[in-house]
Amino acid sequence: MGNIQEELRNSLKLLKQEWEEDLQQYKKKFLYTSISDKKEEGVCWYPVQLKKSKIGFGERLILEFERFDPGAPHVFQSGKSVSIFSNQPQFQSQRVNGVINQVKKDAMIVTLQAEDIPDWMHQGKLGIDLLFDEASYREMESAMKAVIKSEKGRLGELKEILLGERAPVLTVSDSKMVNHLNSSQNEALSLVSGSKDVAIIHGPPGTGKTTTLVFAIVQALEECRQVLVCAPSNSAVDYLVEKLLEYRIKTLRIGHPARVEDHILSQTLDAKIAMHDSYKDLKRLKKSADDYRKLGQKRKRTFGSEERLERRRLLDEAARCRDEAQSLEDYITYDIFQDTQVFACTLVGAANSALKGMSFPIVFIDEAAQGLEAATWIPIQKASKVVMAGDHCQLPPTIKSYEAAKNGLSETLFEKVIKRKPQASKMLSLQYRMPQLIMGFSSKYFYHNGLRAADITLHHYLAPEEPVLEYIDTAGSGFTEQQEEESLSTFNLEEARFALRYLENLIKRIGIAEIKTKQWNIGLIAPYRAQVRRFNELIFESYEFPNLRSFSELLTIDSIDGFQGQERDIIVISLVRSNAKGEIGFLADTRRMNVALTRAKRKLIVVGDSSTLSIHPFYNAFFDYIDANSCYKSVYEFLE
Ligand SMILES: Nc1ncnc2c1ncn2[C@@H]1O[C@H](COP(=O)(O)OP(=O)(O)OP(=O)(O)O)[C@@H](O)[C@H]1O
Repeated sequence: MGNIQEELRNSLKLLKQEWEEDLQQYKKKFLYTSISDKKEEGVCWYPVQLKKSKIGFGERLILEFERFDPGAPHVFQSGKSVSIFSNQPQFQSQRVNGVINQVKKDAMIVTLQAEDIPDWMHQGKLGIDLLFDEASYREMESAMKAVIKSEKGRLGELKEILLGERAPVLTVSDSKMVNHLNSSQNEALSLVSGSKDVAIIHGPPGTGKTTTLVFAIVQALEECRQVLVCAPSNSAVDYLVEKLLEYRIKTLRIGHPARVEDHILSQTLDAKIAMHDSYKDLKRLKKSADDYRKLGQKRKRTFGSEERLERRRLLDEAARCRDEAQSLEDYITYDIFQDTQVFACTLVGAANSALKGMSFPIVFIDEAAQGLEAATWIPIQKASKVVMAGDHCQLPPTIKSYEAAKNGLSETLFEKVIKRKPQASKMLSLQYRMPQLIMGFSSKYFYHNGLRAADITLHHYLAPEEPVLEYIDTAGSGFTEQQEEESLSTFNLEEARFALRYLENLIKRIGIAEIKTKQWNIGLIAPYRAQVRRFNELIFESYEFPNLRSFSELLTIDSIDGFQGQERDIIVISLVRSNAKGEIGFLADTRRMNVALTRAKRKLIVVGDSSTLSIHPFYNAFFDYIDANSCYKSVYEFLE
């Protein structure tokens, strides 16, 4: 026990080191307080103009701001917190915070943390600052402290079971065999239902960890009324929610709507409140409260005792309506919670006030190998039993402090439990996503050739004559990388253009109608955010690729991290780096590349400069694999 305490205290120390590093990196950009310096650092948009406003679910104000220097690089991203300010001398201390829904080249859509648009927003000279998100660190710190402090109670027991000498209780389960699952997946299901404390499902990409986890959730709900389901990233949570909805599980997505994908928005608390039978009454009460307040605050020329009494009466009435509205909202929320089987949120989102005081018989965590230990303890505090799924050869947690990572912060709770309690884990190794050729390199490089492709993947192609794997070498083409000055993120505009042209031709070759009928979806992956921005601009903000624009419903453009856990029928990866010095930056993070290379179901196209990349043994091994399987093409074959 002593050792676990020491280990946890050390983890907390490393977390604080990471927090400090992250804050320092942020402060470096904000050392300069003038607007023009902040603009140079890419952490401020100024001037911007309020272009549109609308009311979203939950009566939230959603505003669109337009900027006038659309080319200027920046580091704003959807999901980040921002502060909108006025630079008019008379309004200079005025600020309102919000969360970014979407960033376009010349516009930003923000959900405001205010009920009305303040008057000063109509007076011009507006700007938007990026904020540092300290809340996540605070929640992680508080979870670590709670775990360290816990002696008795379930958290204390789980601490000893997950990290210490205490053995997990495993019983023989009589869980039902699921026909859709293979024998290993069914064994994993039995492990989950037979374990009293902890169970882990792990294995390479596409082996059905998420699929099995979803079945485990469905089975658990036969006995438990409600469970908590988490993942480290918002995109992974949304993906789980999507899968659970296929089984008609009543799911409530906890989290800020600006961070939830559009097609999952209807599962958020805001949306469910808006769809509730009593919502009309709630809206009416809120409007009455507002009307009475406005009437009560109206200026009067004469203001005698009668007016004073009348004003009091109106304001009391406003307060009464407000209280009634609050009680009704509490009732609606209670009703929605009662009708929920799965609460779904990110690891940090498990600290959301909506879940305060709640505990769950089982907490399920997908992509657990991507979560910092401190973040993983946040939902476990609410758990009686914990089930994790993931793969330690895919994305690790993002860590900014090299020192903290080196001293152990990068080791996740998931990895620790697999090592310390192997009896509580089950490995899957038959994958259903990729044809043998796409799978082969990952299997060889990361899993000692231990990955097998299910027979079903023999039919995973776009057309019999269409190769499933292609590497297109841009060496010698003159497509050179560039760096955004502010974000320091790298992009390669010509490579982006080439990749899109290739994709457009592929779509024409296969047939637009064919792809739309079969609903084959497409993923465009770039390791760098700046390249993701270039893809978006080329498709949605220029007229160069009209065919791709018409595919927007089937097309996802994101960084590798955004694709963790997901799959697409067609994947195009643009590797971006192309320089004479052979610098490949974080492309050297092979676990990240393992994720990128294992997302495609029917066709994978990798575009990159072999002369730059071959500096690294990983890419050399990849090129050997490409050569051995005749998947190599040079960009010259495509250029006129
Ligand atoms: N037993 C099965 N039979 C047929 N298809 C399956 C089976 N198990 C999983 N699949 C399919 O395999 C694909 C990959 O499954 P899933 O996403 O669950 O894998 P994963 O291990 O979670 O992948 P990743 O490591 O990338 O997160 C999905 O299309 C899923 O429907």
